[in-house]
Amino acid sequence: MTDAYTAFPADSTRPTPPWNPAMNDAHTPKTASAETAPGPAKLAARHLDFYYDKYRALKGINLEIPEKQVTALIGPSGCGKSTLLRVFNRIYALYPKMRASGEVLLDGENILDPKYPMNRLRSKVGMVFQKPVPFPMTIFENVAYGIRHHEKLSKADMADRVEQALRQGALWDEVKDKLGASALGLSGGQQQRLCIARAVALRPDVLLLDEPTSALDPISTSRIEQLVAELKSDYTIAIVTHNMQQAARVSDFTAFMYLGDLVEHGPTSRIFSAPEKQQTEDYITGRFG
Ligand SMILES: Nc1ncnc2c1ncn2[C@@H]1O[C@H](COP(=O)(O)OP(=O)(O)OP(=O)(O)O)[C@@H](O)[C@H]1O
Repeated sequence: MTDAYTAFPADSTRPTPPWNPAMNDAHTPKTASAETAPGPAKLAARHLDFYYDKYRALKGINLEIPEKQVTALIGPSGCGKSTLLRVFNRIYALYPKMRASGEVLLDGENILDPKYPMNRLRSKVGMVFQKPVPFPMTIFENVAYGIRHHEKLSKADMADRVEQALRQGALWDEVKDKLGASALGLSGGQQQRLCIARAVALRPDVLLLDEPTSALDPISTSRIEQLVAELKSDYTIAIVTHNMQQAARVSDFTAFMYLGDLVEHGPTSRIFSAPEKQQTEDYITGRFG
């Protein structure tokens, strides 16, 4: 089996990319293996176009997001990564003059169809944004709030669900003695883990993470990356990141986008060691973007 990161000999003229994990041996490089063979697609975009008024921000995207794997969306600023993520949970429907055409299939059902119930979509697809935005409420209420919208639970069951979600968000040990304190008093990294706990509390199938660590320090970033690796046994995850090292560390599949097009998509090990398209190679080797 070829190690994805040693596929090129040391004396190769290939430039040393900034994401090369050899520069950071704390992280084990992923290898192309059965582990990264695409499973069934949980989520799939088919001929997906998206418009901000007259501006076409996504151009005929076809992409399969395999179940219980991590897919990273990478590409230079403005290429449409966040737009694609937002289409995956139809957030745009809240805004006038934004429209999508084509299909986004979740378990084979088109979520862009206005008949697909928004409530169902919200409970199946959770989203975490770049900047953690806890509600100005207690830590407990931040997690319980969303659950109450979808389910009627007894006090004891709610307490269990909140604990479970905080454990999944890798935050329980730090907050179990102050569940009644304001969430706004948590550190940035803790707030982001709270937002992840809040998303998983609804037991979604899919988690969408939009640059979840870009506002965090390296220790909190590493904690979140570890958490992503843990969560993928239960959730299908799509993560937007500007950080090549992060994409290489956390994802099984990587999709490279450029100016609204999906240029290339495949196992992360291959995309980072032997991209098929010149544009992908130029981006991951830091020649642009
Ligand atoms: N609300 C909006 N109204 C109009 N155009 C928008 C809006 N949001 C994004 N765009 C445009 O759509 C394109 C894609 O933007 P998007 O935010 O998806 O890119 P991105 O790849 O996530 O960028 P970044 O990495 O900088 O976050 C850009 O040209 C952007 O200017």
